[in-house]
Amino acid sequence: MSKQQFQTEVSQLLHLIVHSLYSHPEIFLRELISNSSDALDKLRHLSLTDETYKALVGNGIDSPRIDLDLDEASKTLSLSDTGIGMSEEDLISHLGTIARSGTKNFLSQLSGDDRKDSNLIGQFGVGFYSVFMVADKVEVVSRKAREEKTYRWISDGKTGFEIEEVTGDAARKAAGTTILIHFNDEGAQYANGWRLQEIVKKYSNHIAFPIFLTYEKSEWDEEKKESIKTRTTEQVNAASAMWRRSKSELTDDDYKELYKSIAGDWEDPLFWFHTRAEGTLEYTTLFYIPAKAPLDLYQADYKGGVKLYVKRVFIMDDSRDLLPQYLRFVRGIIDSEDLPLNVSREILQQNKVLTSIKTASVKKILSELKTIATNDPEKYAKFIAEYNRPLKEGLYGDFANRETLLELIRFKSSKVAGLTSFAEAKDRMQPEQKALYYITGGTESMLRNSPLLEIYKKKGIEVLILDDDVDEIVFSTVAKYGDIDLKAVNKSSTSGDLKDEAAPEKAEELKPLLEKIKATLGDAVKEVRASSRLADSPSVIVSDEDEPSARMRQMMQAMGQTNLPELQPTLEINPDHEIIRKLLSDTSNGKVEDAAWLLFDQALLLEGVPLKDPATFVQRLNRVLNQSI
Ligand SMILES: Nc1ncnc2c1ncn2[C@@H]1O[C@H](COP(=O)(O)OP(=O)(O)OP(=O)(O)O)[C@@H](O)[C@H]1O
Repeated sequence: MSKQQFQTEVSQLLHLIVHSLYSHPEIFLRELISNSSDALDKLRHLSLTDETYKALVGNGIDSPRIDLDLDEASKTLSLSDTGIGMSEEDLISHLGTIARSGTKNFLSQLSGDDRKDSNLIGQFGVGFYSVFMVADKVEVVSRKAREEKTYRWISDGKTGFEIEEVTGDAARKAAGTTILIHFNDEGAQYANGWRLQEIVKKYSNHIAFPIFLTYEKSEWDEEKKESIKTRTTEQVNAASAMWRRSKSELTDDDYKELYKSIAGDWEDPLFWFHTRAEGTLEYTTLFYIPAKAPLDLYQADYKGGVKLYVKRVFIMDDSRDLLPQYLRFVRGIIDSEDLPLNVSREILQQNKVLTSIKTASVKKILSELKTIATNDPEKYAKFIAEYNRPLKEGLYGDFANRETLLELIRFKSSKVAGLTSFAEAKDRMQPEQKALYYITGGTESMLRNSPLLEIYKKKGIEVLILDDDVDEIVFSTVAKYGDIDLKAVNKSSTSGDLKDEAAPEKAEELKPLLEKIKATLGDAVKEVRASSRLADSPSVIVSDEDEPSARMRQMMQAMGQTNLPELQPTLEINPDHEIIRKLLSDTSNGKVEDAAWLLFDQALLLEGVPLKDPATFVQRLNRVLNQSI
């Protein structure tokens, strides 16, 4: 028998599960049943697509089921499935290490506060290890499909596990897994037939496979006037594909229960959309929006949660082909009547039936969201707090639904508190306002205080504050909302909208000073020109239409892009500012040089660009300060 230590992360997770989740220990059963259900799904699918698995039919594949066997006296419960099973390597890697980066990410977010952490862990789904809340010893006996050997994995859930081959009568006759749980004091309450039935019905009623429970059933014997115990095996769950029933037969609790069992979440979903399509294509979809965005939503290896079924048979659960990437937070089920059962992943990508289902599903999800936004703004706000950003990602991927997405996304604004929509901003437009304006490229407070907003504030024009790091990339590809132009205020061309009548004269007047400033700054700037967009600040930098903003460049650099050309912004000068008026009155004096650099450096600082030479900046500032005192 070989003894192995748990990976450090496993020990950490185990400790946490046992100490933070004590308020819901019963979920261990849901987790184990859902693992068995996944294992049955996997084997069933392989047996439909792969000849070598087909040969196994008769070994339990054709009658998939999950069996619970309770021994009240010894306080043990066994849970068996006829699923895909695990090899020796599988047992070591699946039940001894944590492979998913989502789990590691989750562990790194823990705060040490039990209450908060148990909320986090609830969103995450704890899986197999949750059994150690109720057990002081767990034995997993498993044989992988198409393999001969059976292995037993034993652990007390503390430091490590032991693994050995089992032979003779103890070896499994067919593929599958049996988990033998030795209940601890906390778990002793589950060594009870009624209690187990109650938990299965509560969490796993709609699992697609039948769950049987064998236990000592007590029945009242009228003749003997006593309760008689008989060992009985009964099916405990409904095992119906709930999503195939009509909406009118289902209660909210049915929907919530199915969600929790497929998504491994404790919290109720925010909302769900259940649709049955009949006609050229026949299919059912049931989509859920989780109350909280999954913690690993932005990780490259994030796995979506939509399962594909064909005629109630599970096919796969990687949503990359089922819904577009930006809707990866949606959980649920697509069940089609028209796809072949042995459809492979490669075929799916170009399958017309699936493409139509996918297109219709996206439209359905987005239109349902739009309805909620209109009818229940409070609920919609909860949705937006979690999913505004993925919707924005949709803007540059999903052109077909761009119009709807533009209605769904929300923004901060220079004019109203909270979040607002393009439609609302459009309603607030001033009569002379030529476009809808926004500012990107910084934190909320940087953007709100940007000199670029001064003139808009003065004119009472609203500017949307887009402070999400994806905003600049996303919105640079969106030119219009309906027939209204969308414009970034930090792009050089936008100031054309704000031209004041006196601008040409002012520019003319400023010319000698501008030339002097440009001569001083040299190649550090592309151009120096008079601004019509400043009110209180003397200077600002802007970038050309097709250039990334200063902040965007920083992000690109941080992401490892090294071949970016030097930043060469355009410096705009406020012709009406007192400092500029004073400089104008005497361009010959030596102050212009210091002033030129200070005007440029302060504009960079306000854009969040670090100065290349802070020491010279400070010397210059002190020199000017000294002269003014
Ligand atoms: N009954 C089983 N049959 C076959 N494989 C299993 C079984 N139970 C667990 N496994 C394997 O062990 C892995 C780890 O299970 P665990 O429950 O910890 O996480 P998970 O199911 O992958 O994710 P989560 O439960 O967090 O959604 C599974 O992915 C699966 O490969």
